Amino acid sequence: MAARSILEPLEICFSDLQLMSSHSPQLSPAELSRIESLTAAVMQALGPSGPGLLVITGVPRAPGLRRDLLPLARKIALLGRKDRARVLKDHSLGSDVPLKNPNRNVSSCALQLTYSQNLNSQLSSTTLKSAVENHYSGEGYPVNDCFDNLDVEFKNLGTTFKELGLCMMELGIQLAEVCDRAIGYTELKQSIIDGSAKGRLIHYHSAIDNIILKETNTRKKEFKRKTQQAENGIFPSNRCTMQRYPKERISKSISNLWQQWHYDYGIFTVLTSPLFMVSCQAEDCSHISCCQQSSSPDAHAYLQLFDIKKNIIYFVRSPPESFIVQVGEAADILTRGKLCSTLHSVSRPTDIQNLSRETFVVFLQPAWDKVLSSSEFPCLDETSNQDAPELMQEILEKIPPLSIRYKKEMTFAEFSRETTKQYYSSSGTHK
Ligand SMILES: O=C(O)CCC(=O)C(=O)O
Ligand SMILES: [Fe+2]
Repeated sequence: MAARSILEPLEICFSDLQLMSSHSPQLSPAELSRIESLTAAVMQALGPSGPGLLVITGVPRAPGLRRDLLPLARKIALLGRKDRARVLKDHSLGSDVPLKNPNRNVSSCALQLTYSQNLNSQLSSTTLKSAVENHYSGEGYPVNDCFDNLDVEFKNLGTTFKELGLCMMELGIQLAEVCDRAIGYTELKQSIIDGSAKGRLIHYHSAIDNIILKETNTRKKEFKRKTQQAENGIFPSNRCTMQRYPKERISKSISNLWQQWHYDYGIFTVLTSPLFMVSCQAEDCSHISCCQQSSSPDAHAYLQLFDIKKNIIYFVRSPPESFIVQVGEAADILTRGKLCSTLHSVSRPTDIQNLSRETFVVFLQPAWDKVLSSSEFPCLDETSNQDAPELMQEILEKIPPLSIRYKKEMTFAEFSRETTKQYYSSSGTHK
């Protein structure tokens, strides 16, 4: 059994990231030395002796975009099939999980992001403000979701998705510049710019979400009647009875992981700190609208890292409006082990039936035809199957180490195909 502990990752503020990634000859010697030690701390955090991630705080405009976008993840996930297809189509979003499966524990929508996209001119502060007002009323009660009004509800979905995605991409690019400079010979930044980025808005389902999902299509009429009541001013607290979902309706086979153990295989993964939501537990309420934001029940993000060498699982703690940047395996290869990816998963509090988790992730990947050449693997093979601790052995059976999946001179496309094949025994796309 691995020990468990909390990890408070290295935090750097956006203004320092900018200083580290730009040539600023005007810095005083004291400031220069502060920036140099911060750069050393970044390289330590992302390198073989660190956790393979860090946190960025103080990113301008980002908290508002995050607050607008993350609650939409749940709303999209719980729409009926037809409505969801329409919303996704209207905003040119796709999905990379089988949304037809009502027992799924993750829903996501995804979009390819291009660095040249620049939406700053398209989004005024007025449009952003109106998006906030659509989600919650002044008293803190959620406003009812009338899905006849999908256009209003999801009006800014596409633009907010892209704007936050591009902002997160920029964070990854600036961090890549810091690493390139510190290492001296790498081309992480250029590989990201020449590569592709995928934005993924993720809703991790609560157990009750899955009941709602099954009922959404069959109960549409009843649901409309209830949202009509809500429009007439009957708010959740006096609309719901205290009759809870009968225990037998809640799935007993819930996994204690919202996402399985894996390594990311791009260059960097940039994530928002997750948002937690608790829905009403009454069986007869208008469930979708009856939901409030909540802090994490255990004061951590439920993102967990496995430190194989120490046999410790760390729960990552990150301030609510910060971003996490994680190293992916392509960065291990491109930097010949100066940066190191860490095995991670998303754990799930199985005892809380009405808790969901929302997050937005941007995967920064090299171009598909980029040749990943490295013959040195300082990060790899520290643990062989035989001497690995028990949990690690179990994981390694499903997730072979990088040295097995990567062959010298592979292109990124070949590497990701091999990884997906070995993770899932198929050639479908990972995530
Ligand atoms: O949701 C999270 O915090 C982590 C997600 C993740 O690891 C992934 O999508 O690769
Ligand atoms: Fe991941």
